[in-house]
Parts: sequence; structure tokens; C-alpha cells
Amino acid sequence: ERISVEDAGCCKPNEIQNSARLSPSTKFAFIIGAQKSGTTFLFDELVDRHPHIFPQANPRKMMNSKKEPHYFDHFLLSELSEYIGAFPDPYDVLQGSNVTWTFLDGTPSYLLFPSAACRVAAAFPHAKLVAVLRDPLQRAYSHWNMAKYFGQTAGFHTLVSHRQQPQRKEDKEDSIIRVIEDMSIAPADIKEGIDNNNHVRSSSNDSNKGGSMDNRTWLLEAASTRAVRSSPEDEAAASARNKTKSEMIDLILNHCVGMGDQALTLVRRGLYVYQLDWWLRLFPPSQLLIINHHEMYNESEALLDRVILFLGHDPSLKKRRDKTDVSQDMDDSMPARLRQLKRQDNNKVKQQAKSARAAFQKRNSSGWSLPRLETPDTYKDTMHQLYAYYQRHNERLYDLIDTLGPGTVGWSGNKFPSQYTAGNFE
Ligand SMILES: Nc1ncnc2c1ncn2[C@@H]1O[C@H](COP(=O)(O)OS(=O)(=O)O)[C@@H](OP(=O)(O)O)[C@H]1O
Repeated sequence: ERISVEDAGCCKPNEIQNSARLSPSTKFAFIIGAQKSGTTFLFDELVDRHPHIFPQANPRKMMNSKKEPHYFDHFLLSELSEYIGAFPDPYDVLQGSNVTWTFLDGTPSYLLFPSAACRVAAAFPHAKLVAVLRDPLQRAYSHWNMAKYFGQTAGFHTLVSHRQQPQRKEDKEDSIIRVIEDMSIAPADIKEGIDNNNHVRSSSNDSNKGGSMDNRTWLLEAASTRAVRSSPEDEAAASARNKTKSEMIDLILNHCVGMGDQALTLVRRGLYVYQLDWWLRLFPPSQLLIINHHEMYNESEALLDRVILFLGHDPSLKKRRDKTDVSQDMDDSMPARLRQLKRQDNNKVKQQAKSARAAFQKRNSSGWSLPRLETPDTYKDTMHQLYAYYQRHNERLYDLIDTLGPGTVGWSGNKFPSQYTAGNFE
């Protein structure tokens, strides 16, 4: 059931500029996720090989910022013109020829954050959205492997059990903290709600503008309602909902600020059905294309054509694959975080940062795949548990997909591998 951005109560729509005044030749599209599902491959192929699809030319410096502007989940939404202005001037690029073009944003965490959906819908109600979905088990493992390169020392089993439902009722408080740590709340929400000293911003000037919510309500919304939306069945999220406003705000202030560890979303990010359900409340199915990572991997050319068509462009203009075309600017995005890690005393972390750097630099047209630091079979029991955990949610995803038209579903109906042969999670 569709709802308006205003009713979603999920961003401050009155404060978000709408893109209505853009030239009708300019379209916006978003690869919204899922993280670790081949989004880099898809993004690179589209912007490198199609003459009418453009990435930001002057992105803010951040990890992989050309692909991932993070404007709708991480930064405070200031001037929309700043975001739009970071894309190239198509008149320059296309030399005035009479075509439409697409500006592409490939931030894979948008899928996870309900407020990102609201913000995109407020700014670009006609945007096209592409979601690539990967078997959540494999996604989680790939995520953990990446986190390890970034200095995560906890084992896969620890991070998986971190989010599992509390064993005892007394763990309730703890579980609420987990919801918050799990970053169901977009960092931008937190920034909007608090000032640099971790105080709730006064609800004076800006919140009166356009009658938007005051910041206390805003933070509460961010912490409870939207946490629940990203996983309605999650017990921790449900108990967050039962907290009083001030308890919730205390929790946010104590636990949300400086949330650095996105590996804590390892499991949650694979709960695609709830995330998609939310986006589909804000966008019609005709604006969303859902792709199966496995099919993209196996039939990448056909898949690319389907995406290009969906974006409203001519697949026959797609250039032949030329490895030298692929942007080699990863170093640009070579995150400060890695450099920081390399300066650490811990030799192991230093070594991992070094190999991550090497892997990033070797990124080629098949996306970047970080060599695995441990094989999934090391965590066989956890993989089994996680597999069982996801099954119910995956079934719901297939139900959702069944109800969507063929225009939305860019896959042939294959499910994620329904069975892993004994002991083989590779
Ligand atoms: N063509 C194609 N199709 C499908 N999948 C591919 C493709 N090319 C790369 N990959 C795999 O995608 C994983 C990286 O995903 P992302 O690029 O989305 O990562 S990120 O979210 O941007 O960090 C990463 O997975 P892992 O190797 O398991 O880590 C890549 O190997």
C-alpha cells in the first residue's frame, strides 16, 4: 500500500528540495543495494559503457565517493543543488545533442535505511531504483570479510550472534542498544537531531520551517518506528518501540553517536523483504528493478541490457567491454580509514590494510573482490544457523517478488540456493 512521504514521517520533507525544476532531459537513478551484491560491478559497467549514464564528477571525498555519494543516508541534506551540481554538465559532455541522460548514484546502504527511501522520494519522486540481491548468507560473509580488512577483529560467529534475539527477558535493554548499534538509523538522522555536543538540537528555528517535526520527536521516530520498519519481527526493534520518548532519546544519545562499526548490520542487511517493502510504499513498482546477483554474475551482458532498458536508454549504445575503460580511480577512494589502519601498531591489522589496498588497486571490470581471509567453512555451524534464520525471510521475499510484475523483477524467478551441499558454503 503506497503512502506519501509526509505520512511516512520518515524525513522532513518540507525541508528537502524537490528536483521538479530540473531539465526534463535529466533523470536520476539509484543502485540502492544491497551492499556486497555486485553493486560496484553494475555501477562501473553502466557508467563506463553507456554514453548517457553518468556518475558524479566532483564527489565529496569519501570512501568510493564517485559511486557512493551517501547523500541520502549519511550527510545532512543541505542544498540539493550541491548534490546535483556534483554531476557533470551533460551539455558539455554530450555536446548539446538531443538525448536524455541519467545521473547514477550507487550507494548500496540506501536500501537499509528507511529514511534514505523517504529522502530520495522527497527529492526525486520519479527516480528509477535498482536493487541487486544476493543470497543473504553469502552477502553476510562477504561483508564480514571486508570488515576484517578494515580492522574488525570479532569472528563471523560473534557478529552473527550479536544480533540474534535475546535469550533472556533481562536482555531487553541490551537488545535495544543493539537495534541502535545495528544502525537501522541513518547517520544523517542522528546528525539532524543532535548538535556537536550530543544535545538534542533546539526545536526552534529550522523545525518551525514548514511545520516539520521537532527534533525530539524526530529522534524518537528515527530510533523506534523506523528501526521496526526495517525488520518488523525483530524483537529488539519491537521493544525499542515500547520505550518512552525520553528513554529512547537517552539511548540514542548514549549509543548512536560516532557509530563506527557498520559490521554490526551484517545480518540485518540481508532482510531484504522488509527493506523493499518500505521502498515500495514510497515508489511504484514500475520504478524499481530487482536483480538477482547470481544472474548478474552468470549473464552479465543480458542483465546490463535489461538495466539499461529499464533506465530508459538504448542498450545498443553500450560500448564493448574494454578493461582499460574501467575507472582506476579507486585510490581516490582509498579510504583514509585504511591509511589510518596502516599507521596502527597492530601488525596483523597493518598487513590486512596493506592487502586490502592491493586488492582495491587491482579492481577490474569484475568489481572488487577481496580475497577471503578465512573460508566460510571455518564457521560452518554459524552458516547453518544463519541459513535457517534467513529461510523464513527469504520465503517472504519470494512472495513479494511473486506479487510484483515482470517489469520490476529482473530475475527469472530463481531462488537463492535453497540447499548447501553438506559442509560446503563456498
Ligand atoms: N559481475 C558480478 N556479478 C555479481 N557479483 C560480482 C560481480 N563482480 C564482482 N562481484 C562480487 O560482488 C561483491 C562486491 O559487491 P559490491 O560491489 O556491491 O560491494 S560494496 O557494497 O560496494 O562494498 C564481491 O563479492 P565477494 O567476492 O564475495 O566479496 C564481488 O566478488
